[in-house]
Amino acid sequence: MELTDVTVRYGEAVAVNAVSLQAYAGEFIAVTGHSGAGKSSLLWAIAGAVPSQGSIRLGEESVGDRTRATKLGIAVIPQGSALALLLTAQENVELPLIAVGAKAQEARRRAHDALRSVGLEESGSHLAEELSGGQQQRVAVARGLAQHARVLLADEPTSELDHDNRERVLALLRAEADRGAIVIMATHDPDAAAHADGEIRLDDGRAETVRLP
Ligand SMILES: Nc1ncnc2c1ncn2[C@@H]1O[C@H](COP(=O)(O)OP(=O)(O)OP(=O)(O)O)[C@@H](O)[C@H]1O
Repeated sequence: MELTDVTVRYGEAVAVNAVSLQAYAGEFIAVTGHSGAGKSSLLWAIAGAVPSQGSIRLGEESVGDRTRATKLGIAVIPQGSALALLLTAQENVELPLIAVGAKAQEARRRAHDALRSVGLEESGSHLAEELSGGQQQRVAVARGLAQHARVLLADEPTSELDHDNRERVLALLRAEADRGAIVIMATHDPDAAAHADGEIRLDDGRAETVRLP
């Protein structure tokens, strides 16, 4: 994946300022920086979910909007989980798979496997609203993992988790990279960032490479 001079503006405000980076299959990259530095905006730009200037390419393809990014295999674990609260944990993981064409049985199996991987195999039938904040975050991680993405964008995926679950989620993100995905994780947490192969720090939208993968 190659980003060239990616810029995100909200009106007059520049949230991401001419960021360029290259990432290869198998790499796990942390995006760090202070609150408001532009981490989420950069991830959403890569996901095609906010308009950006510059170029975002995956292989030979230009990423474009969210529909196209989804087709290219770019998945997001959003900050704040963004679950449908009146659906079960299993449905929250399964329905996005069906939406992109997975057969019902296959979607059910992948959702079940992903929930098990985050330690929630017993919670699939619970409504999302019945789950704690940390459990909801793990469902959101499972939803991202179940998509078997080419590029997995994880926005503060460990912010609500206790130590053991944080380690579990970081190991799962590592495993995604080992499977051949590009994993990009926004985080405030230096310990979480240390699990990644490389680190890019944003400062008022500008990127600085702290550690190369
Ligand atoms: N939808 C929006 N409309 C207007 N401004 C926005 C919008 N989303 C983000 N911003 C602004 O863009 C800047 C970058 O925000 P962003 O959420 O990308 O930062 P962040 O590094 O992810 O922050 P945090 O760590 O607090 O989540 C901030 O100044 C924020 O106020």
